[in-house]
Amino acid sequence: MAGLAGRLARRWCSGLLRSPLQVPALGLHMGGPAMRTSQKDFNNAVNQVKLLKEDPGNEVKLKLYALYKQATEGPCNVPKPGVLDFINKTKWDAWNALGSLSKEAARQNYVDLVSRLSASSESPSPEAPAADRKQPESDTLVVTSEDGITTIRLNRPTKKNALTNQMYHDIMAALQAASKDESVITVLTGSGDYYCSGNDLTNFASVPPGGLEEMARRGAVLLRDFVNCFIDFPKPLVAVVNGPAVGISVTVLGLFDVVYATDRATFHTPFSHLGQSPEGCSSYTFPKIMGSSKAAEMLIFGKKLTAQEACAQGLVTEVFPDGTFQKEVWARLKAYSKLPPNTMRISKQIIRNRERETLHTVNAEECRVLRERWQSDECMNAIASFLSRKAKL
Ligand SMILES: CCCC/C=C/CC(=O)SCCNC(=O)CCNC(=O)[C@H](O)C(C)(C)COP(=O)(O)OP(=O)(O)OC[C@H]1O[C@@H](n2cnc3c(N)ncnc32)[C@H](O)[C@@H]1OP(=O)(O)O
Repeated sequence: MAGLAGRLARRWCSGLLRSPLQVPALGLHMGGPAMRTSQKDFNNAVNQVKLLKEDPGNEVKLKLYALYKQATEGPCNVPKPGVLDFINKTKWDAWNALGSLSKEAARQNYVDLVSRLSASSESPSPEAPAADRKQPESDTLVVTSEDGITTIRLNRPTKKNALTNQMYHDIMAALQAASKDESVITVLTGSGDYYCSGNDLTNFASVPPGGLEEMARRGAVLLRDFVNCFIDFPKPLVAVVNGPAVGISVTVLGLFDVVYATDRATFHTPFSHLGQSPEGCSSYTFPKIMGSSKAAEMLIFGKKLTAQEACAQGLVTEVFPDGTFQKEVWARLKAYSKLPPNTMRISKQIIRNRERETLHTVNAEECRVLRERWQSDECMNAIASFLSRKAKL
């Protein structure tokens, strides 16, 4: 029965990309995805599906179908097909699983999904020569590969490894390369006494010709793409937190598989102090990891956690004495890197895949909210205070 259902579903899915759901061609939206999806963006995405070079597989096609129905008709409003009507039941289940998701959110998710599919079908294949892959363009990020471990090291110690716009791009490129290289485990760490002091606040200092609104729009697109790389990273991802961590470097930890910290590390998300709101999917991962009230204390009130506290809350896997931190952690990672790579990838997939779409939705929503926050007086005043040296955390 399952085999028959699978075959029928496969046959149905193979026709889906050419189904009458699609609208006539419109111009292709290939720039950074807009944060508020217009009908035109949605129509473009529907059209873009037909141009995909690779078959995205049945699971994805079903997702596209469900999001399309939700975006155009709203929550599933038709009776459940009978158990023997395999094809329609599969479609119905996928649509119904979206519950009360709004039409706008479904449209946004559809556009996001298509944009990711388009990007991955255009990204260089693993066999592409290394020169074709984007390498870090400055020495603020150092990427090395040894003993089956690719290490991405933030290397701006005099600025506490604050993340410049270029560094976001370099980290994304490094993650993309690491996802395809020979290594088994990928590590993110920092140079010097800090792990990372979060977003470089001077990123906000140069306002582009389009003004604050354009700056916020660009920031939101960059942030969304950056966080998506962590959500989609296919291999075991480990944070080696060598010192204090602030802002975005803390929030994305919820997307890592393992987090090792020195006992000198602290974990600080001072969003309210900065007139900003949570990102890195922390509005979803933190309550899940530590419970809603502990998450609220961090994300709303900006409570700074010690490494031991972060470990007790489940954000950190294990804390090591600073004196032996590097030695112990790297010895551990080298041993783990000898484990069978495919098995580890598959285990990660089974742990993470169920939540991937949810995380993309959360990420898009957080970026939409932040885009507005970045244009608020509260945020502008906080950043002006830091830049004029009046404020420090
Ligand atoms: C597009 C994507 C956007 C994603 C958004 C993410 C949100 C966040 O990440 S919010 C968090 C933002 N980070 C901060 O607010 C931290 C600000 N920095 C500080 O409060 C302090 O510098 C510190 C507590 C991290 C360290 O204090 P300490 O006294 O030990 O050292 P300093 O003398 O202050 O720092 C040395 C040097 O580094 C500069 N610096 C440190 N952090 C940042 C930063 N985040 N942005 C820009 N510059 C930073 C600091 O100004 C000093 O520079 P000078 O030597 O030139 O004075």
